[in-house]
Amino acid sequence: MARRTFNKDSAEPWPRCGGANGSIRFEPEINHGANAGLVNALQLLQPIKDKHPEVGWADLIQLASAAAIEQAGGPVIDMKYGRKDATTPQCCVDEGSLPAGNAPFPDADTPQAHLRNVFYRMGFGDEGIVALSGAHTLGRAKKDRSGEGAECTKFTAEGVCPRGAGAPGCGKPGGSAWTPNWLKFDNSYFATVPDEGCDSELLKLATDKCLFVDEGFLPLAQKYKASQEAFFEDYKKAHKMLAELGAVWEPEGGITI
Ligand code: HEM
Repeated sequence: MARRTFNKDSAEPWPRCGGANGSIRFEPEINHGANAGLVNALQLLQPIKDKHPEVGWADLIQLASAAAIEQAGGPVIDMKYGRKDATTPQCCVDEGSLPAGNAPFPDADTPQAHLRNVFYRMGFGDEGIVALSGAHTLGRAKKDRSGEGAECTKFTAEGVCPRGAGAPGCGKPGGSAWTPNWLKFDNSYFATVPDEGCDSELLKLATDKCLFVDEGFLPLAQKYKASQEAFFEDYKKAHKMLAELGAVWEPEGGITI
C-alpha cells in the first residue's frame, strides 16, 4: 500500500503515519517533484545540524521555518520541540500526496476540490487552507524546480528585493514571486491574487486564484485581505498544526523554549 503524508483517519503507527519527522532529508523523498529545490534548504541547515547534533532534523526543519517567518516580519509561532526523527529512508512517504498548483490535478477537476482533498486529509478545514496559502507572501517559483512562473521578473532580478534588516540583494536572482516584496511576510498575497490589474509578472497558480472564487474560501480570503492581524492569528494556528502533524515527542508533550 502507498505511504502517504499524514492522514488524520489513518491508524498507521509512527513513522509510517508521515508528518513532521524529518524523513524529507532522505532519498527518495527529497527528490519528489513537489520537493524540488528543498535540497538547498537542507544544505543551509546542515552546518547548524553539524554544530548542534543533539537537535533533531525534524525539529531543526520546523525551527527554521518558524524563525524565517518571524525574521521576515511575520508572526511569532507558538512552537515546541522534541520531535522524534525518522532514521532511515524506509520512513519516506511515496510521491504524490502534496498539492499541485495547476491542472491537471491528480484527484479532482477543480483546484478547490484538490486543495480540500489534500488538506482535509491532514485535518485542516477551509480556514487552515486559506491561511496556509498566505505563506506564498514569501518566496518564488522557479522554472527549473516546479516549472511554474518565468525565468526572472522585475521583482526577482539581481539586487532588486532587499533582504530583511536592510541587507542588499535577493540571494540568487530569478523566478516568479507572488508579491512584489517577497521577502516580507505580510498579507499582501491576499491583495495581489484577486487584483486583475496587478503586475502581470506576479505569479498566480490556479490554487491561489480559487481562494477568491470558491464560496467557502472567499470570505476567509477577504478577511485576511482586510486584516493582517486576522491573517497572522489564523496563520499561527495553522502553521503550528502543520508543524506538529504525526509527531512523537521526546520527552512526552515536547519542550517549549
Ligand atoms: C496550498 C497548496 C500549495 C501549492 C499548490 C503550492 C505550490 C507551490 C509551488 C508550485 C511553489 C514553487 C516551488 C518552486 O518552483 O521552487 C511553491 C513555493 C513556495 N511555497 Fe507553496 N504551495 C502550497 C502550499 C504551501 C504552504 C502550506 C506553504 C507554507 C505554509 C507554502 C510555502 C511556500 C513557499 C515559502 C514557497 C517559496 C519557496 C522558495 O522561494 O524557494 N506553500 N509552492
